[in-house]
Amino acid sequence: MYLHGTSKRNEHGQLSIGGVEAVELAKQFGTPLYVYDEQLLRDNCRAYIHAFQQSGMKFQVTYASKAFCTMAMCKLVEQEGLGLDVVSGGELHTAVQAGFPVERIHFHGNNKSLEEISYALDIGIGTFIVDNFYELQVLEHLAAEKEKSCHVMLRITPGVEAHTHEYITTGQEDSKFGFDLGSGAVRKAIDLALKKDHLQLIGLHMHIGSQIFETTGFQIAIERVADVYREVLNTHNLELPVVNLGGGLGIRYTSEDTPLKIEHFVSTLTDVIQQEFSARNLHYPEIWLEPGRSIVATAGTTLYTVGSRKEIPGVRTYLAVDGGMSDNLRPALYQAKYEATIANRMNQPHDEVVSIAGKCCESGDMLIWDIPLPKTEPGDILAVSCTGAYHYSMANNYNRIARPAVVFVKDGRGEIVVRRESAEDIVRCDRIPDSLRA
Ligand SMILES: Cc1ncc(COP(=O)(O)O)c(C=O)c1O
Ligand SMILES: N[C@@H](CCCC[NH3+])C(=O)O
Repeated sequence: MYLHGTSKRNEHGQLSIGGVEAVELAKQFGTPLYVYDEQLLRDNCRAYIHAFQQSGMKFQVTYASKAFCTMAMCKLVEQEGLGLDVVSGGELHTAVQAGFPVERIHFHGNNKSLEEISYALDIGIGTFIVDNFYELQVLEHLAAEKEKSCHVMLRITPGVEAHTHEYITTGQEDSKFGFDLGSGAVRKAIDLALKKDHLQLIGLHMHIGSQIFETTGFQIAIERVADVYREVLNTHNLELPVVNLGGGLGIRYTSEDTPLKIEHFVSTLTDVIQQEFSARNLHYPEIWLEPGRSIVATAGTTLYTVGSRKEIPGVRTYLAVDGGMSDNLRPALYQAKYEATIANRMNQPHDEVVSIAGKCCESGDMLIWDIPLPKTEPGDILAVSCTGAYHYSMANNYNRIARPAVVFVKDGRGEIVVRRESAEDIVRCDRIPDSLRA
């Protein structure tokens, strides 16, 4: 298993993260357990900030909280000086509860409810990323009613398909998100937005996909966006001050993945912006970026306890762990691949090929197929790396399995940031109706 950040194999052949042995974390907090390397979270935030500072361009890095949204993460992001992107009232509430400065929060979503929009206006949220004509109308109406004004960006689909899994591409025109460029919806939305008294249009937003390994898609999308900025200047005598390029930078889950370094990714984007905007005699806009996965994915490791084993001679050996698709949906959703190790046997030869099964009642509940591991026994601790993005945030209670705890580790110490759900939590919202009590 490739070791990211502070993860290492120590002198006892044990996996340690943030200076704490994984088996100790498992003992102290139980399994399954989401472990986050706090230093690596911070280093990833800093890499983005540093890369932009090097470019000399105006920028805002906004962490896409959908990747991993907890109060602790919001706090850390605030401390590192990033903004925060939220897509629901729940993420917004988490940020507000963590004391995140509202003016640095950007509100996304293709179907924000009236209550969500109202709440966001009341607290004075930084920017609304408006997704469709209905939202444009509702937002203007509610802002007028409240006698407030707000910054808006329009989310556009620039017609660029990122090279990634088809279910997580969002930049192509046949998408539920945003105003599409090809049909003229973008121009129409800009004209409309500029007529709204309570909305201040500051720019366009795009997001062409996730887990992207190259910048060609961004290059093409930026060219198209720059054309629109030029048109807006021609027709409205207005230079939109900001461009939001979304998130999408990929990470290394396994040796098959070839991610770009954050520094390289940012410097390529800033170069392309400079080139395309100056070619059209436009001032450089402020660049906003919304990384999610590339900030949190490699900082997360999930620890499981190994339980039952099923050997099918000549076919395969299944090794079952105490979690599964309830804490990691990505293999079932995207056929995502992972690396893993036995945290308490790292020095032993990895000479047995096994497949890691979850405990959910679903044949597709497989975490990893055919991975070489040391010979295991029940009670061993399996560590799966790169589980920091879209794992906790997509965790669920299938089979009424309680969601795992989340700990941050740093300098030899682990601390709970989300406690493990209890059996009580599982039935918390249940009620036996009066009609069944008779
Ligand atoms: C609008 C938007 N911004 C940012 C992100 C974060 O993307 P990633 O986690 O790939 O950086 C997403 C998710 O794909 C998104 O939909
Ligand atoms: N949830 C996806 C990414 C979705 C990106 C959100 N727009 C994943 O795990 O890879």
